[in-house]
Amino acid sequence: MLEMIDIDAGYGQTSVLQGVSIPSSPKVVAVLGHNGAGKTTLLRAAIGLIRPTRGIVMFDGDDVTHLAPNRRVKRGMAYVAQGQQSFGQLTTMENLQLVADGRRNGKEKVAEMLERFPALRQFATRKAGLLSGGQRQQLAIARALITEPKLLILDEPTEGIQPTIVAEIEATIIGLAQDGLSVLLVEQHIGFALEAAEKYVVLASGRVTQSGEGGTVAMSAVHDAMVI
Ligand SMILES: Nc1ncnc2c1ncn2[C@@H]1O[C@H](COP(=O)(O)OP(=O)(O)OP(=O)(O)O)[C@@H](O)[C@H]1O
Repeated sequence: MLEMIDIDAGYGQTSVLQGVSIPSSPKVVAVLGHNGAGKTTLLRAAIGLIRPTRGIVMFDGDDVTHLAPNRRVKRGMAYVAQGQQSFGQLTTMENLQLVADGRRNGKEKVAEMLERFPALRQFATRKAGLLSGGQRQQLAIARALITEPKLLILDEPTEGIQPTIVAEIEATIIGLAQDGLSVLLVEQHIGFALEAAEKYVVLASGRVTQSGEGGTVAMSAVHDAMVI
């Protein structure tokens, strides 16, 4: 699946990531770290929105380091940015159809998403801007899934979502991984991230300070690694 090897990346003259490697996993890889550690920058390098100045991005056995984001999406990567992005003036259904239009099995995929996410079915005709944070996050994930990705890249999917809904989003992510989707997950809820992840990486100030197998590590050790 996705593997990132020795990545340096940043913005103009500002260097953010230094020598960051992310291991490959057919299941969930979690990236943990405090605000500003470089997690979003890493995801943007994974999908191709920023070009690393050093290192290699491998996907499905191919070097995709120099591929544009749309070419990576065609190969099976999907990216859900922070902030539950969708078109607020369009309804839930229209947001889904916009992605599905022109796809061979678009109609089936929309129906599948309404099946998988009951809240989206319930609010199919509601404007996306009027959905709750949790519902908007589900819509953003559903839109990504319509493209039938092999890898879903999620940036803080539970951020700003009320605690009762966080569990739903978490269950969705674990369910997707169980169905065979690979997930690269940036997450603030360390407990959940470690439970869901087969592998995890801790970033601090743009460097990897710890990595290992999820589920086997003490949360306190991860907390310690988040501070340099
Ligand atoms: N467009 C940009 N131009 C310049 N610097 C940026 C830009 N975006 C982010 N940075 C800087 O890069 C560093 C890492 O930011 P990044 O968003 O990757 O961190 P993060 O771990 O995702 O944090 P958060 O949890 O707050 O989103 C920060 O110092 C940030 O100020």
